[in-house]
Amino acid sequence: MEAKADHRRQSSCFHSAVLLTSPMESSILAAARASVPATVFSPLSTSFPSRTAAAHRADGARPAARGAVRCSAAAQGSVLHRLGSADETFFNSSEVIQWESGKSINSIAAAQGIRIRRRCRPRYPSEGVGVDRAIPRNVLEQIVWDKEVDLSQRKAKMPLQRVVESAERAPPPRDFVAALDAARRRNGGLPALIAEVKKASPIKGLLREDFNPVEIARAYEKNGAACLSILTDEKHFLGSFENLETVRNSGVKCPLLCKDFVIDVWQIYYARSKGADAVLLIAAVLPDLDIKYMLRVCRSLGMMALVEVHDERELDRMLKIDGVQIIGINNRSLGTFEVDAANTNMLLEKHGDIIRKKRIMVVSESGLFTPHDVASVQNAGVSAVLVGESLVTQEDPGRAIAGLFGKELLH
Ligand SMILES: O=P(O)(O)OC[C@@H](O)[C@@H](O)c1c[nH]c2ccccc12
Repeated sequence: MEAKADHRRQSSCFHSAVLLTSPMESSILAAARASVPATVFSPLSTSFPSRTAAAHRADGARPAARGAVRCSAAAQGSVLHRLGSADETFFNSSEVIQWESGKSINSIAAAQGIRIRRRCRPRYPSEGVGVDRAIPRNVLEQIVWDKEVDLSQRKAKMPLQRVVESAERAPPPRDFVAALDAARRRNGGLPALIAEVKKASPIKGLLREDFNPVEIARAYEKNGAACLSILTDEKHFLGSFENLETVRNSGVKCPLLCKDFVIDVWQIYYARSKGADAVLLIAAVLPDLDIKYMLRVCRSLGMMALVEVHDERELDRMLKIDGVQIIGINNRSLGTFEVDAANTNMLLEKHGDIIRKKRIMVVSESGLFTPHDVASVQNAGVSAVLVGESLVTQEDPGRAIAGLFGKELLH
């Protein structure tokens, strides 16, 4: 048993992240593995002193977790180590300890009120019974399950090490927040626009027949968008990383948000390598530990994270996490796809004070169609709006911006 476990630990650390069972585990291990110079990260160096209490505790615990902590301890001088000086605290946090104690990601997530599950694994029979294990409960869960499959295929083709190197070679990121601030100042305090390049959605289907991402992006920029959001999910939104890359190489200057369902740091490095300046992290999908770790990865790459919430519980969770700078309040539930444009106002009425105190920027996302919609979220205190459908479905998506705001935006 111990030998088998030891083998698994070594395999996961040195050869492949495929054996890892939880995305948290995989994120941490993978980043450690990707970031450690080969010389440091040789099998001979497994006897690093266990620096953290978590490592000591893990000595008698789940072997994969012990491997993870040792890998991370071994990552001194690596990207992982450069993620921040607080990694002692990070690896000692209660979530890491909980994770090390062998719980599945689904039970950890459920304890945080997250209803979206990862694919249930045979190793964790407690995750569900019968069809409930095999069938996604809603659209978002289906998307996440499909994403797991898609990601494992992408990773098999391009291991994390290569993606990290490619991200490091990418031109420097653009300042997402500065672009939003500047646009707001230019336009007398109107919320800045993050305009979405969106071809389709799971419920509405195709939004635009003649879809040319570069043309749309240029039209958005010319008509005053501060930043652009590029959907990269292929299966459900007909987006692609090629779209992101071609927009980035088209001369468009706006910072770009990679709009996808991130479940693994691989995607963040990949997005950076294709020219993204920011990524979306969805609180309904990611446990707190993933959010914290991914925020560090973003910071290490000079990227911004737009952390998306839909309800009060998610907002509460995200307000407790240090380093969250922009919160997106989605007016659409990704579970039912129902839109309630008053959602932003409702959450800001309850939590506006703490958000202002923490100087967090708020973006109202989805379902905004008219100047009245924009004025309403502006009054609630948002700094920006994220809009796709109401622009992309119009014949001239650029001109549609003036219609949405009730006036032309300065570029
Ligand atoms: O097209 P709309 O209703 O203007 O919405 C844009 C954007 O908010 C929406 O596409 C979105 C919000 N969060 C997401 C997460 C994944 C995919 C898409 C989204």
